[in-house]
Amino acid sequence: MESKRLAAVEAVKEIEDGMVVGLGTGSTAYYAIVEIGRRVAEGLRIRAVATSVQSEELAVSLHIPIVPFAEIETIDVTIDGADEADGELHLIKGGGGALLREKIVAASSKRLIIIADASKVVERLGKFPLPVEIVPFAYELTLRKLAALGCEPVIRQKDGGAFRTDNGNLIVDCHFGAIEHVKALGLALHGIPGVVEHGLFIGMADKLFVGQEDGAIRELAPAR
Ligand SMILES: O=C(CO)[C@H](O)[C@H](O)COP(=O)(O)O
Repeated sequence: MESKRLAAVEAVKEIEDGMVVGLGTGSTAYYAIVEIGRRVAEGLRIRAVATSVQSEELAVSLHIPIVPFAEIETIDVTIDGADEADGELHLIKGGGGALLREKIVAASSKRLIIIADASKVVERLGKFPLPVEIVPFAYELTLRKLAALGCEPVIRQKDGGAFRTDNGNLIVDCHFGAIEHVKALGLALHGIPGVVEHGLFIGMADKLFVGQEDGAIRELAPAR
């Protein structure tokens, strides 16, 4: 979609020679990786790490140099998509099932730039079911604990079976409706054994580029 591509191209302008770049996952991040590939072909010199097997494969096909995590100290900037972003740039991520790797990479990034179309900007998070990555062991018990937090948990399916993440885990899509206290919910989710990570990215994003239908780009920053 054009508005996703516009936001992606704008974000990639922030990448400079010598940077270590985190590559996000999803249909919006796809455009960012393609644009990075275009700039690398033009001579941009960067090293990159990817948040999913899919994004890594795309990057390799575009000759973007992917380096092992052991070879980097820190990540200068990560460009990634989101499923929802509120006014403080708290996010829901994980619609593509890559939230764990995305959060690990975002947490080691000096800057996290989010790219999205206008449909992702919301007043309050939670209309999009919150993805939670859980281990398969005793998942029935973990589901009960998730439901006790006030959601309807649904195990994500794909091709007639349970969806598996790049880490071999399950994704539970938790239908909360409007989430009133994002920080408290994040803490409660981390308190459940069996939960590996959740898709609330609280206070992590530094900038949001929103591609508008009319071709304009809105830039939002959190009020911190
Ligand atoms: O968090 C993600 C993947 O885990 C994606 O960034 C999120 O789902 C947005 O995807 P898209 O750009 O395809 O709408």
